[in-house]
Amino acid sequence: MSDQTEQTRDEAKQAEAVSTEPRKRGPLFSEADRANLRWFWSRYLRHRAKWLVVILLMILVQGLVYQQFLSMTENGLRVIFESGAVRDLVVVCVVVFGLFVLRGLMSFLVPIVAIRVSNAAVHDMRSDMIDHLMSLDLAYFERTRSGQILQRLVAQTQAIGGFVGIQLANAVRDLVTVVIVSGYLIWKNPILFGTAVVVLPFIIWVMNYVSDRVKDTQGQAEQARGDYMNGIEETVSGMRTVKIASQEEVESGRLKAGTRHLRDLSAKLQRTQALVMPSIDLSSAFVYVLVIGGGGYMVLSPQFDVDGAGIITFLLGMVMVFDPARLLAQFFGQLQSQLVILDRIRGIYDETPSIHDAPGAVSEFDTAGDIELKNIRFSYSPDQPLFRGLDMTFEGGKMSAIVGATGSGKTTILSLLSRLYDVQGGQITIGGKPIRDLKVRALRESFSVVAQDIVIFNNSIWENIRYVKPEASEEEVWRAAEAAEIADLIRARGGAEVGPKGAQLSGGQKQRIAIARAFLRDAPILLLDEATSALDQATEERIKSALDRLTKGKTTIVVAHRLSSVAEADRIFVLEAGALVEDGRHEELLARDGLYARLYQAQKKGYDGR
Ligand SMILES: Nc1ncnc2c1ncn2[C@@H]1O[C@H](COP(=O)(O)OP(=O)(O)OP(=O)(O)O)[C@@H](O)[C@H]1O
Repeated sequence: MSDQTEQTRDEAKQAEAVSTEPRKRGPLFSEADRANLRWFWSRYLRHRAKWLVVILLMILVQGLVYQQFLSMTENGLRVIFESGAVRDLVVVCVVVFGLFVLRGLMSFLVPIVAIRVSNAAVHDMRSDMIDHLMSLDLAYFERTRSGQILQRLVAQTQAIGGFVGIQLANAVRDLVTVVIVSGYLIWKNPILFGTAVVVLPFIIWVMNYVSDRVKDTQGQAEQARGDYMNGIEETVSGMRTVKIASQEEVESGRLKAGTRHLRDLSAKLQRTQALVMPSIDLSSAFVYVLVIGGGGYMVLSPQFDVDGAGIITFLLGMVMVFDPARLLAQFFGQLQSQLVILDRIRGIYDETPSIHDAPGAVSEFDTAGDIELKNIRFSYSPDQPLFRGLDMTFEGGKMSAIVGATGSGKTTILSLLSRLYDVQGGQITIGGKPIRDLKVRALRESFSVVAQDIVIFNNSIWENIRYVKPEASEEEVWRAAEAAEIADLIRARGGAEVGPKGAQLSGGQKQRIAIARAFLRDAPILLLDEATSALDQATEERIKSALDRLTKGKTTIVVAHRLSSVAEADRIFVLEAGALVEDGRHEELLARDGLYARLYQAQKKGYDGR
């Protein structure tokens, strides 16, 4: 394997490790948190700034209402204490009521606009993630559990959306209230306000403590939720095996252990976040006592120009500061959780595709030319090399076959041809053109593939066939279905869905759908990996004659265990543990009396029952 590729793979592995583990932890806002927030802002919020300004203005109005309320209350109290003019008192009451109606209106409008903005951000975030996922290499999906992907696309984006919508708007409102009311109180009585600030270090200490704990627990909870979702997915899709092996209890025990773990982590998170409120309450109690004591002293002492109305209003102001301050502190605890989630979401972008169009890649190439593998080196994992310098030529327009024991690398060769993986050394060319210099889409469009692991979607058989060529006419689909001997089943089932992963179909029916897809696609190169292994002999015979017509004149590569089915191939390649041990026509290989001949004799014995 080339150093460069090895490095790329290692980097990819690291990226995966990074994206499933908590990346970096730090109290309050670490550098990573700030980077994530900047990323989120620039990608999903900045272009919605005008709506954010609207929200901010409405929130400012809410804050100003409180400040005006305080000012009016102080005036009202003075009217009562001093002038005693009832008309002035009525005016104060009417204005105060009006102010709160205005605040109420803003409280109605802010969430509506905020939710609109956040829903749009969630939608954009999901769309981006879907696009990014689609661009990633197959290898990523083979090593990443689907639960983790689901978790990011569904739950985590939703959590972030909800948070930036309503909770963030509320937090800004609370912050604005705290700032405006505090400003007013500082202006009114800076000495008294200054004494209240003594509680700040205590609050900051609590926040730090909580931040650290919450991030830690939230990281574990996200991991546990991903594991749990993955467990459900595995159990549900593997229910046939679960039932046959009578493992229902084991599986339910495993899933229940998952939910217990989630419950415990959630309780731990709540416990930590719950520390915030009482510490703010304690601080506020301390401040209230200070204000009552200090303020009372100021009223009594002639050296201060402070009256009873001023102190009562100040105390009311402090209540109005602490109330949103409590909510802000609670928000802060939740924010720490969201920072962890944001980090996970962003982690998906650490993954980058390694298989993509090279600069200057072209779409045109001789699809009928020879397919050459020159000195191919490849391994799925660095410690287990599969191909250590493989040379092969599949002649254009002819039928070649690859045979060999299970695990010898037959399917991998087909995957390398269509660049599901890239070779780590050597070169593959089609018609003399290196496949790395071709547009990936153009390359893949030149193949019709009947793979070993057939993927059937929960749709009708008809739609499953049409999947490989959505623009195909009705007649074309029927023709392909007839050739693959699946048309009768389509007629019998109509448009009925075939169950998740085609669960309502037999293995042979699935295989016939895959063959019908190959007929419909009718690409110039055919890759048939155990294409007829699940069919009974009579059906296989019938399909075979149709397949012969399909493959005529096309470059065809067949992988098969049943050697009798490849006897007619123009050339047969025999693989053993990733190495080409012999090749030639059926008769030549038999005459050579090597591995092929031994395999053939063994199979013949088996069939003859001797
Ligand atoms: N996606 C993968 N990730 C890691 N290892 C893999 C992957 N696919 C295959 N392998 C390994 O690579 C080797 C070759 O597998 P491959 O599927 O090419 O064999 P094969 O000759 O087609 O086998 P079979 O006849 O059983 O289909 C095997 O040892 C297998 O375990």
